Amino acid sequence: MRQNNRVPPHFYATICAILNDVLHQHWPLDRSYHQHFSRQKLSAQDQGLLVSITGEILRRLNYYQQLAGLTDVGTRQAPAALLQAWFAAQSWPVPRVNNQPPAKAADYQSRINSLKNNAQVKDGCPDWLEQLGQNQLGKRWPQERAALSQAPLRYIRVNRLKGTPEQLQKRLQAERIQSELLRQYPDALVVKGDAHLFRSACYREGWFEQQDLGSQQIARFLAPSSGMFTIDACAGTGGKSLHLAAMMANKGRLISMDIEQHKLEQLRQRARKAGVNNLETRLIESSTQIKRLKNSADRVLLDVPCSGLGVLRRNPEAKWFPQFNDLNSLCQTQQDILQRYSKMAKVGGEVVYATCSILPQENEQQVARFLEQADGAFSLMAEMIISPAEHNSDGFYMAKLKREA
Ligand SMILES: C[S@@+](CC[C@H](N)C(=O)[O-])C[C@H]1O[C@@H](n2cnc3c(N)ncnc32)[C@H](O)[C@@H]1O
Repeated sequence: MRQNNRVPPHFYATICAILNDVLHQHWPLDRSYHQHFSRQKLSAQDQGLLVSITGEILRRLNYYQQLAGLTDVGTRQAPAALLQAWFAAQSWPVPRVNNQPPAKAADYQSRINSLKNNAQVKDGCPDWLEQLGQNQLGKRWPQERAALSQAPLRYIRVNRLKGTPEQLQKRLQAERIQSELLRQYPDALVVKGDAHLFRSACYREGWFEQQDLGSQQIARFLAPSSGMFTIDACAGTGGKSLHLAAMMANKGRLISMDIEQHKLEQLRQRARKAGVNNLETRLIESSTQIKRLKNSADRVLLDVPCSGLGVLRRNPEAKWFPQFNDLNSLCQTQQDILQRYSKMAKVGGEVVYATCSILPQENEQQVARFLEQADGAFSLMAEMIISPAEHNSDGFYMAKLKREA
């Protein structure tokens, strides 16, 4: 048996508190990290260790729940029991946590043995998702399910308004942050180790954003040139808008729209830090705003609200507390946005429909339905599926459509 020499006992309380935030308060995991990490002065390695243990437990919650012999993860004792099950799964001695004694070593072992061949549980997949994945992806599902249970890599996107990827890499190195350039992804770097990225001067000065590889493909797929009129119609806090502005080299006009004001406020702050000055935000309060922009844009991005099932590595809590109630009504919203907002493109203009989902129902089936109803007014130029299993990234879908009439 290996020794548990990596997890100091004074971390147990923080791990349990993070699990408690997510399982009992239903907080997003990121919010909990932010809350705990901004209160404590932790080294990058310690923070990395806390992220890796809590992320792992939440990505495979049903596995650790069964190892712990828990019928309910909603109880006060559950976080400690889940952490103990995690120790058992490492084949490490299982400590008392929060004064709670562990189960018998033989009990853990027999549960580990009985789950050995249960791929669904070992991949941390709840029944509803297993059914949905099988129905929608068929034979492709087991490999996607396994890929979605992996820890996410730390990808960042260089802000080309500030410098090149090579310059960013050098600046990061000067702050003792190691990274690698990814030749086939021109704006991306992968960060090595647990370095405190967000405390770096580069980050404060807007040299990069944390953004998954797959997500970085979306603005590139829309490919606006400088001087164009571009609309990011579901801009949220601006992940893609900032990338679009950099691709446009701050020249031309970029309108970032959303139905939520607080997101647009965050977007404005991020844009200021990134040195973006060709962007204006617009809150969508009624369909009039969309109608006023009819036939006007060279490029329109529709990064629509979706199930988020492509980004479960990053947001594992969504497996246990899905962000959507009814997939059919979500698809209806997506189709409505696609049909109404695509008219903001002028004839000859291009529209990208994108989701962070791996479900055909939200992706290629939506585009096929749209094209059928468009009756020749739009044509499909290209489609791209970014599969977690094939690309070792989050999962995304994008379709590029041309306005023909
Ligand atoms: C997938 S998120 C966008 C993420 C964002 N593009 C980014 O890169 O950070 C979808 C966004 O659509 C917005 N939304 C939902 N319904 C909408 C609607 N009818 N019109 C415009 N935006 C909408 C949501 O508020 C959310 O911010």
